[in-house]
Amino acid sequence: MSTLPDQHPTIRVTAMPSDANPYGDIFGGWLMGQMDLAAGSVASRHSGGRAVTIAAEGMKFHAPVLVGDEVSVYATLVRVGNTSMTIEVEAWRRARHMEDATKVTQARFVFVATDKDRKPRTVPPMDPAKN
Ligand SMILES: CC(=O)SCCNC(=O)CCNC(=O)[C@H](O)C(C)(C)COP(=O)(O)OP(=O)(O)OC[C@H]1O[C@@H](n2cnc3c(N)ncnc32)[C@H](O)[C@@H]1OP(=O)(O)O
Repeated sequence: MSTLPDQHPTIRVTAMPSDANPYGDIFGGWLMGQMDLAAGSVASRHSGGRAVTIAAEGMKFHAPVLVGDEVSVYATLVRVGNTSMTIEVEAWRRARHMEDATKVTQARFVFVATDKDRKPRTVPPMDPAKN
C-alpha cells in the first residue's frame, strides 16, 4: 500500500463531476491546470511577484483520477536561473473512503518572473533553508 508523501501539499482538492472527461473520469487538462496552479504558487512566492508558465516538461499520466478522489499536488522548487524557476510537480490521488494513495502524474514546470510590462525580471537565488 502506498501512502501520501511526507510533506504538506501545495494544493489539495476534491475532483468533481464537472472536472470529468466525456468518459466520466477526470480530464487531463484539469489535472494539468491544478499542477500549473501549484507550480505558479511556488514561483510567485519565491520571486516575490508575477510569474508565468513558459514550459511544462516530461508530463506523463500514470493512472486515471476518478470523480470524488482527493487530489494532492506537491510542488518543489528545484532550480533557479536568471529569470526562470524550475518546479518539480507530482499529483497524487486518494480514493475518498480509503487510505491507499497513488502517484498519478509528474512534470517539471518552468516559470519566468515578469515585471509590470510582462518582461522577464531577475529572481533571487534558491534559499537552502527554505527549499
Ligand atoms: C499563452 C498563455 O497564456 S500560456 C500561460 C501563461 N504563460 C504566458 O503567458 C507566458 C507567455 N510567454 C511570454 O510572455 C514570454 O515568453 C516571457 C515573458 C515569459 C519570456 O520572454 P522570452 O523573451 O520568451 O524569454 P527569454 O528568452 O528571455 O527566456 C527567459 C527564461 O526562460 C527560459 N526559457 C525560455 N524558453 C524556455 C523553454 N522552452 N523551456 C524552459 N525554459 C525556457 C530561458 O532559459 C530564460 O531563463 P533564465 O533567464 O533563467 O536563463
